[in-house]
Amino acid sequence: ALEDGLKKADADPSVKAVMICGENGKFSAGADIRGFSSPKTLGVALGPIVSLIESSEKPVVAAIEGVALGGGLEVALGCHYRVAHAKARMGLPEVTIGLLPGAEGTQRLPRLIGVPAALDMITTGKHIPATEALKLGLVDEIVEENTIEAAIRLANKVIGQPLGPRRLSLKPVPKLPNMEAFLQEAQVKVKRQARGFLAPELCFQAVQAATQRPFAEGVRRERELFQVLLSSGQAQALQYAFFAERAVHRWATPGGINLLFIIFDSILLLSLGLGTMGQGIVTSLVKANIPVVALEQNLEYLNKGRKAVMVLLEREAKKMEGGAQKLDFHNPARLQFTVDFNLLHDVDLVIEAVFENMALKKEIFHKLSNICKPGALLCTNTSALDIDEIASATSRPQQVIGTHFFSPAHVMRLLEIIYGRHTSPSAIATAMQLAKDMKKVGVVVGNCFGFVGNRMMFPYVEQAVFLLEEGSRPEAVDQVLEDFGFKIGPFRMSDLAGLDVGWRSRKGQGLTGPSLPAGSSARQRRGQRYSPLPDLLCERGRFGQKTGKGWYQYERAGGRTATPDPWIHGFLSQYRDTHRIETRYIDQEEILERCLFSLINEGFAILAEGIASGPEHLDVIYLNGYGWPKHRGGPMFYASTVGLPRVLAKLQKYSEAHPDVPKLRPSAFLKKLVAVGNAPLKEWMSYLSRQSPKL
Ligand SMILES: CC/C=C\C/C=C/C(=O)SCCNC(=O)CCNC(=O)[C@H](O)C(C)(C)COP(=O)(O)OP(=O)(O)OC[C@H]1O[C@@H](n2cnc3c(N)ncnc32)[C@H](O)[C@@H]1OP(=O)(O)O
Repeated sequence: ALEDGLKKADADPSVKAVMICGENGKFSAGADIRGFSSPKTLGVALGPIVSLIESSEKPVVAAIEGVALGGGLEVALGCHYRVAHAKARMGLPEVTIGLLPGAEGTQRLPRLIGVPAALDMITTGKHIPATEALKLGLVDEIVEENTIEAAIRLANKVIGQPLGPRRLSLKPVPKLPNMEAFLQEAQVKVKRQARGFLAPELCFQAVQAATQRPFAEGVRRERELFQVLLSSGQAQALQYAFFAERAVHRWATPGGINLLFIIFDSILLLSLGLGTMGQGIVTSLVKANIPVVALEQNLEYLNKGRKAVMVLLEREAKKMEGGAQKLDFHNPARLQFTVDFNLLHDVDLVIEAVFENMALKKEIFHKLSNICKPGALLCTNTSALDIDEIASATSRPQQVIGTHFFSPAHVMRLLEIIYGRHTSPSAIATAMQLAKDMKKVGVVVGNCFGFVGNRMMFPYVEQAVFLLEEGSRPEAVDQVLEDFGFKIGPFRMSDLAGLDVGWRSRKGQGLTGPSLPAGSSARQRRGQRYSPLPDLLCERGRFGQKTGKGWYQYERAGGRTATPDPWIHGFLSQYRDTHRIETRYIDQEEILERCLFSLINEGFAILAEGIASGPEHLDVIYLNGYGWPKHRGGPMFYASTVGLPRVLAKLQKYSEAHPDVPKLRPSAFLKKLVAVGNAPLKEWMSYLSRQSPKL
């Protein structure tokens, strides 16, 4: 239609200029992402249409409202002038779906705004506000009111002016005094951050081509690189992730009825507990412009918490400088700190964020139930505790819900929303709306120990530790998983989070510590294999980064640079001698498969139990909360690319070798999916007799 319209306008002598706009206040979100996997639309090339716009003999002005993203922005780059609404956003986010701007954008953008800014936009995919676009020279004008009228005004003004200087393909790429050195440094940075993710590196190469070749040759290179990405498999994984994230917003009650989210403009929100999690939660709420009251049990803790929150908010405010939104946190109507429980009377929603202790949480919920107004929603920030048990301490279990934030809570996007046996649909809807307002990805899951994320993490970490018992080293295991694409492997992660966290939980479960029955075997618990290694480290005060020693050694307590520790190597070999374990060489394949396939196996068990309503939910949780590499699409998507028969065969093999490890025993659901012929991921749930029984 665009091509036809342009040809018509060019042929009509009464047309003096052309204005291109979008419908309903939005310029364009770019190509239909589903089209990249559809053979019907694959042949459609946008680049020649952008060239056609640029070569028009009549001035073409883009009127950008809402968003101009991907192919949408590339269309605007073909126009001779660009007028944007002040609230518009622009970007080339193709890299985030595993591609590069394939409609000549990698060649035009550097010619317009220079290589450093173009490279930044293209390799990160970030959206920039109109104000920044104006500063960069990406748009010619921004307006507060009618963008289309402003664009028509500009079009009328430029009729008859020469178009040559406005055609980006004819412009040289602005020179830098040190282009070679700049590009070399930029490439190293892109590679370091990409960790196996192809698109940023190929985006870089396309921009580099713009600096080295004439426009037409640069375009040819862009097309070649685009094709490589399109067939890489990584693009499919990222596009799956794009739609999976949107799919988890749609959830249903047992009757299958979708609910509208309750919209609240202004709620008073109370965060209880100002430890690390509480501080991050308060910061997120303030960023979301939600009035918040932060409560602590005494003045000492309150003042400590207030100081930490203020530091975080100052930092966030700095990041937001120059943007449209300002952080309003010095206003007591927006943020208050108190030790006065009476303020609980008026709050609409409470997020309790005290440490993980069932007795303490129950005591607090009993108090909340007595003090809070009848409609108030009571949320508990927990990573594993039973929501039903916490709700049982209240007289309103329908209004009790789990909100599992991830640390640091003002940074991490994931929010696991856990409903209990009595949680009402409107409580779920409100929690989902809260996640959206906080710009987080809310995923509704059922109530079980560890919920979804941590429950799948337990077997992964368990395997990592078993591998140490059998002969591996922390740095070897971490390396394999970091090469796979995780930001940090399980041992670096455990040192970062603090080994004492798991130790406390295991003591609570009676797996170690004083409540462990006398005479328990060192490496067996309740008839299953158990590794006491993490407990032994904790007993020696090795809690990870905070104590300067854990699975690695650090430059000092609180240091962040992990170095392999000869003490750990000696300790491990002594441990193997004590327990008569023969040290063996463990290859990368076994490390990867045992860690990942045990995690995936738990995912199938979770689906079969109805704890999550689809594999997309598990994948979104892992992509947004556990550092799973985005270009691998999440654990369940990854399993589908490996092939379920292979996952099953490997689990069977490892399970036979380790019969005392139940988490390696293939789940019945995985076996079923293989038996029915390796069903594609989107059909998995149809093979369960009871679909999403709990949602
Ligand atoms: C042949 C041409 C060759 C190459 C050149 C072109 C390449 C490209 O253009 S690639 C696409 C680049 N564009 C994007 O990556 C934009 C992706 N979309 C977004 O970032 C956001 O959706 C948004 C900022 C545009 C809007 O955000 P928000 O208001 O929060 O709404 P949702 O994200 O929930 O989206 C609403 C609805 O629209 C669907 N959708 C959005 N963008 C696309 C798209 N580009 N293709 C297909 N569908 C899209 C989204 O899935 C939601 O629908 P569902 O809820 O049904 O999933």
